[in-house]
Amino acid sequence: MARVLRVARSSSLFSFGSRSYSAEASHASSPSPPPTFLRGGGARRDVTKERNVQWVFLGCPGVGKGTYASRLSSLLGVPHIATGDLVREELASSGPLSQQLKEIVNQGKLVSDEIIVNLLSKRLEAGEAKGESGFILDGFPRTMRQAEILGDVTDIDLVVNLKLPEEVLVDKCLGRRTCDQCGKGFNIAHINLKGENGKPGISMDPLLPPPQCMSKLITRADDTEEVVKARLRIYNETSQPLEEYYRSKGKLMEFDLPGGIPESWPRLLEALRLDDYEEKQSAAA
Ligand SMILES: Nc1ncnc2c1ncn2[C@@H]1O[C@H](COP(=O)(O)OP(=O)(O)O)[C@@H](O)[C@H]1O
Repeated sequence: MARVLRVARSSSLFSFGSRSYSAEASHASSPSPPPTFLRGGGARRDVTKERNVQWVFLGCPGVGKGTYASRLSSLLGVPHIATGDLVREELASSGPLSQQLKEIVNQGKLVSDEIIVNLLSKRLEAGEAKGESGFILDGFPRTMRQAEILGDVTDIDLVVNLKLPEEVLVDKCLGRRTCDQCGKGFNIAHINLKGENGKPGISMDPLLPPPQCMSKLITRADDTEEVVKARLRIYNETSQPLEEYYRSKGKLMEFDLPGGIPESWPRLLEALRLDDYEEKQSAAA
């Protein structure tokens, strides 16, 4: 994104350059047509010949947006930018925003559009200064206002909507652990949901840490059952218009995760027409 999102603090106007507007303003199981870039007679996308991807990952808390966005970002050589991480960095910084954010996040509520756009804007500016281009956004946009702001400053190529049955999501959030030292994410939950009413069952093995991380595991303060349920409720309330918005633009790709990473990753690459891209990359390595 060669341009930067800006929010006028003193008013409810978001602005970018001269433009400003009121803040009021497979398993790829898509009943709607596939996103525009995936159409075209099955021709494979040659990512190397185009500008870097500008993708968005949508999905409920616990669905695995971070895991798959991060893997794709390594594969495609673009930054994975998670607004949840930006919020947690700000919380840890004990800066002026920290206390205000803590209260919001610990209740499972959404941070204001103004704050989140400012955090993202700063992150994009810093990335640009380091020569980054393209991105995979994870956790942004979460509201229609955020989607409109994003759409006003840049083109999004694809929006991947990851899905898992609701019953699995709470357990996955409660099983999340991060190594305080290396920063890697793990999950200690054993998921085994039986198939019912024609819906397939789903099982996921835990993603356990190596021995050296075992004693350094931390749990996010907002991954308690009560807060996770609040986040899921808020997500479900706000996500539908966002999905509709991107569906109507032909950019939404729905993806029902078939299981854990070993089953889901190859299927996701296939759905994204990136399965041979990964092979080419490893052959070139
Ligand atoms: N785009 C956003 N808009 C508003 N609040 C956000 C946004 N992204 C992250 N947050 C805040 O940060 C918290 C953690 O975000 P995230 O790590 O994405 O969690 P989740 O597991 O709920 O998807 C959210 O509960 C919310 O308070």
